[in-house]
Amino acid sequence: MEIDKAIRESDDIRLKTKYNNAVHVIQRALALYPVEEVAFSFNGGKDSTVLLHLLRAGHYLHEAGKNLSSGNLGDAEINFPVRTIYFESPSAFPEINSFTYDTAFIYKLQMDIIRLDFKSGLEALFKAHPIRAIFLGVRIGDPTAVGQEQFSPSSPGWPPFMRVNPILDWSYRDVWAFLLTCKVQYCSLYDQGYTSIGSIHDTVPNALLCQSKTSNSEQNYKPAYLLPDGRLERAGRVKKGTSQPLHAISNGFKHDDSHLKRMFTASVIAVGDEILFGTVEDRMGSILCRKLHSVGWAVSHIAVTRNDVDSVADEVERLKSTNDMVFIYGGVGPLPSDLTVAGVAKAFGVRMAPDEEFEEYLRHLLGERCTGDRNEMAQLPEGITELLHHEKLRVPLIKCQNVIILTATNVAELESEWDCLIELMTSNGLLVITEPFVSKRLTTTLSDVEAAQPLSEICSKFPDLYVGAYREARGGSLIITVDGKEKSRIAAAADALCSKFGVGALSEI
Ligand SMILES: Cc1cc2nc3c(=O)[nH]c(=O)nc-3n(C[C@H](O)[C@H](O)[C@H](O)COP(=O)(O)O)c2cc1C
Ligand SMILES: Nc1ncnc2c1ncn2[C@@H]1O[C@H](COP(=O)(O)OP(=O)(O)OP(=O)(O)O)[C@@H](O)[C@H]1O
Ligand SMILES: [Mg+2]
Repeated sequence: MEIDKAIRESDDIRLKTKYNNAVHVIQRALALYPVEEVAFSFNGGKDSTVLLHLLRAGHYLHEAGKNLSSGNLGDAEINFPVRTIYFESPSAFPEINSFTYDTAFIYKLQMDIIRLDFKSGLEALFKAHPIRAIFLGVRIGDPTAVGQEQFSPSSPGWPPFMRVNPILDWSYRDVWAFLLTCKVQYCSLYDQGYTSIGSIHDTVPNALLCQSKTSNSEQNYKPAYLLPDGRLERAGRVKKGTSQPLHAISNGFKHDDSHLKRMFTASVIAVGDEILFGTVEDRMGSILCRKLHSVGWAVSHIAVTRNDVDSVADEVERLKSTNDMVFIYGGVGPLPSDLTVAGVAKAFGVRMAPDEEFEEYLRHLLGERCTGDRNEMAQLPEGITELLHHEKLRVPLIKCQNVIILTATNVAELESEWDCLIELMTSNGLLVITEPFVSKRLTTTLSDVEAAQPLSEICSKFPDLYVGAYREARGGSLIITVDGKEKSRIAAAADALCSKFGVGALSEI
């Protein structure tokens, strides 16, 4: 069997592992369901092309296992009896259509062409045939993969059947390693810069593969297998005619001037039992607040939570929906108490999935101590994670939608991480720097009771400013703070305070 042979002869250990696992899932499915009760959902896409060849290999090996004693394999190698279904749509690319038909012919697939929507098509299929399980080329990172396992019953509202996903844990790179190692044909669009193919209305070549304009001013794209970062495989899934930049897709901010005037808010979460026990004093929170104010962001909340998935998830879930951004630190790493990333995943309702690129960084950093697939540190929240790289960072920063996971464990690390973060996020529009906050501090020897009335009048007269007061010692002087973005307003508030407190009662620090 040529696929099995190609993988066995390859020295790509990772690919061999992925192949063995996928074939194992296929063989389990074929042991559970008679072959007449399974179907293969094929649409000419790269993932389903991988699956086709895995199924051919899995079926062959399954038959070989059954016939081990007799040595009689018959025509198992050439005959692929699994019913194949193709939902043909008028908005499919002609190249996808012809590749699907050509492949069905070459491999003698028994293909049912269904010209209905998925649900009605499946209902019609189940009326005509006793199908109970369907093989799909769904992979982690696909929007529809969230919450799925290798064997997942169809969703509520769908006709009942088992979805079998043998390549669920395959990365973009694994898919291409397989197709190239086995030297099988794939749809020609993947050689023209397409990296994930939907309909003609929502799919364009991936801009990250665009190399230059050719003489006739047509754009020229590199083949899909050269995309360096598999997480951007769906960057070509946008409406034609819109040239939305990548960062605008991955982030909700619009880029017009009105945003420079709007107030952005952030919250900060520190994770650490040691802070709650009082063993360690958290200094990073206050530094982050100052840094955020220096880029014009208001901080609405600082929280400290336990090293516990649910505590982190509760806090993140609450704060991510009421803030533009949430910064979380502590509890990131390989220790049993390092559960912050899992808590963030839970807050978004997604599971943790292996991230090949992050694993690569960890391997670089930890060498042999990084244990590949089983390294839990290489697992990141599925489908919502972006890695932010900077040459000065040993490991990229982890961004899950509007939650930034900082890996700093001390003030010095935080300083350098922050500088990289600001550089990265501002350059790609993920963070908007607005007018920084400025602060004035005044001191008085008046008592709290004497200061209360004039302070309350100032608060109502300057609602755009933050006016506060505190004492460092019970017998010491009262310190009044005025924070805001407009220097002239702060000066006006300070003048108004001076005149209310009386001459000499207030002095500036
Ligand atoms: C055979 C088959 C079974 C499917 N079963 C389900 C299902 O149980 N639940 C669901 O939400 N979507 C199901 N879908 C829909 C897919 O999740 C997804 O929407 C579809 O493949 C389009 O993906 P795309 O937008 O990436 O092109 C199924 C699709 C196919 C072809
Ligand atoms: N029109 C369709 N007919 C049959 N199966 C389909 C169809 N659309 C999707 N599927 C099934 O859903 C799986 C996931 O689709 P998806 O678009 O993510 O992958 P793909 O088309 O194989 O590759 P690509 O990501 O490059 O588009 C496919 O592998 C296939 O099993
Ligand atoms: Mg597709």
